[in-house]
Amino acid sequence: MTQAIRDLPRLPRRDATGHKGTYGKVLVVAGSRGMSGAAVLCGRAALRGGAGLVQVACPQNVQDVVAAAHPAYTTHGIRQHADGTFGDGAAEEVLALASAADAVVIGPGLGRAEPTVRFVLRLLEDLTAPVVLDADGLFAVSPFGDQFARRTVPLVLTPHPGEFARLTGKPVPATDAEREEQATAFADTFGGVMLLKGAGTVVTDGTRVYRNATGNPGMGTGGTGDVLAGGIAALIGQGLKAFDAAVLGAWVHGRAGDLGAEALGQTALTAPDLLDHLPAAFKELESHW
Ligand SMILES: NC(=O)C1=CN([C@@H]2O[C@H](COP(=O)(O)OP(=O)(O)OC[C@H]3O[C@@H](n4cnc5c(N)ncnc54)[C@H](OP(=O)(O)O)[C@@H]3O)[C@@H](O)[C@H]2O)[C@@H](O)CC1
Ligand SMILES: Nc1ncnc2c1ncn2[C@@H]1O[C@H](COP(=O)(O)OP(=O)(O)O)[C@@H](O)[C@H]1O
Ligand SMILES: [Mg+2]
Repeated sequence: MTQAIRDLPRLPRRDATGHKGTYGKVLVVAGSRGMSGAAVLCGRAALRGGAGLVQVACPQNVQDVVAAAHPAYTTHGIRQHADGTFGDGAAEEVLALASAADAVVIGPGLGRAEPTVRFVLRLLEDLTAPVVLDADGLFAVSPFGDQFARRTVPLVLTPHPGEFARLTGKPVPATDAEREEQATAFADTFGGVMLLKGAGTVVTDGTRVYRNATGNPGMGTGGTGDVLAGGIAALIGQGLKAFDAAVLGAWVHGRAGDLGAEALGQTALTAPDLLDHLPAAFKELESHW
């Protein structure tokens, strides 16, 4: 364990005179009617990940629900379609919020209707902060595969194997070697960071490859990926480069899952339990400050 932590990117030490402005502002763009939980989990994870400020932008109709789920992030009810997804003109509202962000998560619980796809693509066109693209955000760019426009802003893609298969247009990689090879080739071509989730999560920027050893099958439960995305964005907000944030985020997320499973068993583990065990996982990293 100690050796493994020494090999990881360093969690930035919190400066004695630091304040919430020092530790990064994370904007989470997530949720829709029926999937407000995804926005909550992601926003709460960004807070647990150490972000100085977290803003959750969600469709208006879920704003109160999201706000009630945690007192420490702010919420922004964005204009919506009748079905409770981000609406026409929503991208402009979100871009205005994002102008002050240090990292942006796009995707958990957005839905996959055509207007939502356009909303995501519009955001990606104009955002200037680093982006963690997850879940339905990945769905929106899937038709472009690894030709998805290379932009100057750092981009971290966090697909599970099914989402990765949708991105590549190939079957789900069958072996560890295939996972690693396909993830690396994809990252190399699209010019960002690929974090391919699952047992033995792979993180690669096309050159460097990290295989994560923390985590367990108890984490195969809805919402654990939303927690990962928020955590990575928080680490970017604290100054880590995209690749390092993805590596450290994968490690600490899996470690929280392992600590959660030690306490609760694998069967009953749920995504909020990861949030509850992130503090202990981060304390292990802090012990190496
Ligand atoms: N509380 C909330 O609000 C929550 C909301 N959530 C939101 O739900 C939305 C849908 O997200 P999702 O990931 O459920 O998409 P989904 O279309 O089922 O997957 C795509 C395909 O991939 C496959 N597949 C999946 N995993 C695989 C694996 N390990 N290895 C191999 N294959 C795998 C799977 O195939 P299957 O095995 O099911 O046939 C399926 O065909 C999204 O917005 C998300 O944020 C969730 O975050 C939960 C909590
Ligand atoms: N068998 C496993 N071993 C380790 N980690 C796992 C395992 N199964 C799932 N996970 C982790 O759980 C998370 C699931 O993410 P995802 O499929 O996006 O869930 P959701 O969309 O429901 O939030 C990923 O971080 C993945 O690596
Ligand atoms: Mg997911």
